[in-house]
Amino acid sequence: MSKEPDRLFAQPLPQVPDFAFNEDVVRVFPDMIKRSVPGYPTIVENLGVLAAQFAQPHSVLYDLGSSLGAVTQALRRHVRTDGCRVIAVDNSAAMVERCRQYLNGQDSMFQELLPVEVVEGDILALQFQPASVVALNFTLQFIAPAERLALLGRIRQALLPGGALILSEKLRFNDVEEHALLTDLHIAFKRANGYSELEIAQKRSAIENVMKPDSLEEHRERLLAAGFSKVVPWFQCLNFASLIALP
Ligand SMILES: Nc1ncnc2c1ncn2[C@@H]1O[C@H](C[S@+](CC[C@H]([NH3+])C(=O)[O-])CC(=O)[O-])[C@@H](O)[C@H]1O
Ligand SMILES: O=C(O)C(=O)Cc1ccccc1
Repeated sequence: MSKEPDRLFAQPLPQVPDFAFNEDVVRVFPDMIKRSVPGYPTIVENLGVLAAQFAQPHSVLYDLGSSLGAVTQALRRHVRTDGCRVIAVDNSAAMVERCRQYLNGQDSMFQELLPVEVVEGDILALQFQPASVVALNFTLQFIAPAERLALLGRIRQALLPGGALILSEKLRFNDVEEHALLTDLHIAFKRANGYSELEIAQKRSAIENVMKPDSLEEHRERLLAAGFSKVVPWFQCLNFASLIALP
């Protein structure tokens, strides 16, 4: 993994461009996501543990919005179910290229890993194969709000009995005080991880037009509307959470 530190927003920018998953972000992404998302390493590793409980023989495990393949690697470390294969999908060419390199590295270090295919494409245009595990790890928040329900409906239709969707997201909160408190604590988390006030402010304006978090209640209602039968939060750290949705 690249160890390059994230300094993308360290210098004052005359105008902060909208955040994009380009080559600059790819170079610093492992550092950026670990220092920005409280609980990220715990979520990724345990996503593998959870997936092993839901994986069905001879089915597909999807990693949607795979970035550098951290979830795919966790799936391959934990899932031992017969005949499973992983399909990782991302629409950033820069992410996909580096993801393939990292997965080749994992292949050369371990034997008997699940086969994996990395697809460069839009998850909104994907023809889903029957799947037992679908991971949306901090990806739905980057999908246009109007497209979210239909995407979840297509995922629900592809899910096999016994399978699960695992959905991790940044949350917003309907209660104004709760929202303010957890936002402040998230900023304190970033500060404690070495980000300056300028970096925090510029990153915030870079993501505000492209990343639209929902509340836990909105997630739950939309998942039920998409046909899921049960929604179980399994992790929350500050304003970041992960849910299990059962078909
Ligand atoms: N329509 C789309 N189709 C495909 N990919 C998309 C789309 N929109 C955004 N992406 C991709 O979704 C990823 C979101 S990052 C996921 C982290 C990863 N899951 C991780 O566990 O490390 C989240 C974050 O950076 O906060 C990026 O790689 C985008 O290119
Ligand atoms: O940095 C933030 O404030 C976030 O909400 C998380 C994040 C992490 C990586 C890319 C974009 C957003």
